[in-house]
Amino acid sequence: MSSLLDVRGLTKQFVKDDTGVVALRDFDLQVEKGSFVTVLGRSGCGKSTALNLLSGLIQPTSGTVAYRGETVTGPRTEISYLTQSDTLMPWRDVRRNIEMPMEISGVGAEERRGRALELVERVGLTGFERHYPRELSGGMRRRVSLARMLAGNPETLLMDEPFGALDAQLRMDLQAELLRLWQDSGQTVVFVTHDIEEALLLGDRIVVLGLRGRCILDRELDLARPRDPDELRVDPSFVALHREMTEALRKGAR
Ligand SMILES: Nc1ncnc2c1ncn2[C@@H]1O[C@H](COP(=O)(O)OP(=O)(O)OP(=O)(O)O)[C@@H](O)[C@H]1O
Repeated sequence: MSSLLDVRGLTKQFVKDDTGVVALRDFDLQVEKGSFVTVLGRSGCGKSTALNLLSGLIQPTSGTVAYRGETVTGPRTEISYLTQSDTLMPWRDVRRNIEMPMEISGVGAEERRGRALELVERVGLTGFERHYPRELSGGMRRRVSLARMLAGNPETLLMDEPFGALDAQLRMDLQAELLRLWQDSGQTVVFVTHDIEEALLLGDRIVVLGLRGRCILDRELDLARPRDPDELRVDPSFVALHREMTEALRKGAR
């Protein structure tokens, strides 16, 4: 059976001041339906470029991205992408930003509102429903973007360091919330991070990238779920994996 997301030989070259910059070279990735894949890599290794290509937001210089066997030539409704940059609508308040994907898919006003308020609570923003993006901190805007993504109930979620700007406690809360929502949902997640612990805590599988998206390691994680971060940190298999990932990242930098 073919993979839900099938990426082959993806290369992206940007041109900067008449010079070619290769952000990604010959990147391959196959993602099975319902899986949670974490992509781990150091800053500048091409993670965002890879997600931009997977989402259809930009086109590759060469190589292909196929979703359900169809070549991706632009954004698709089944795939929701949480980018690193802020894409909230400045003229809509928190609730109405979160309602947006439901509006597009024709969900009735009352149901939309109820579901949006539930998500506001889940991301810890109760009391801020009527705030506009400019009235929120960066971390709060990030949480609104996450809630908006979840509101669309997409088949596939592409997430680019969604919790990077959050404080440690909030990050842990939202990681747990994301896992809770994902579990049994059948949704497929590709989650980019530079944080080893986060990658191990969340993923079924971890892909470690080196320079220009070179795959250093691709490994299934046999850590039981649900995963308690405090227990996991002292679990010998987690400690061994952490060491293996640290070494892989070090190797990838060369
Ligand atoms: N539009 C662009 N034009 C020119 N170069 C680019 C462009 N976008 C990305 N690059 C270059 O491609 C490389 C990979 O960038 P990318 O943003 O994909 O890395 P990243 O792994 O997501 O980094 P970070 O973790 O810091 O966000 C970098 O060297 C970057 O300078």
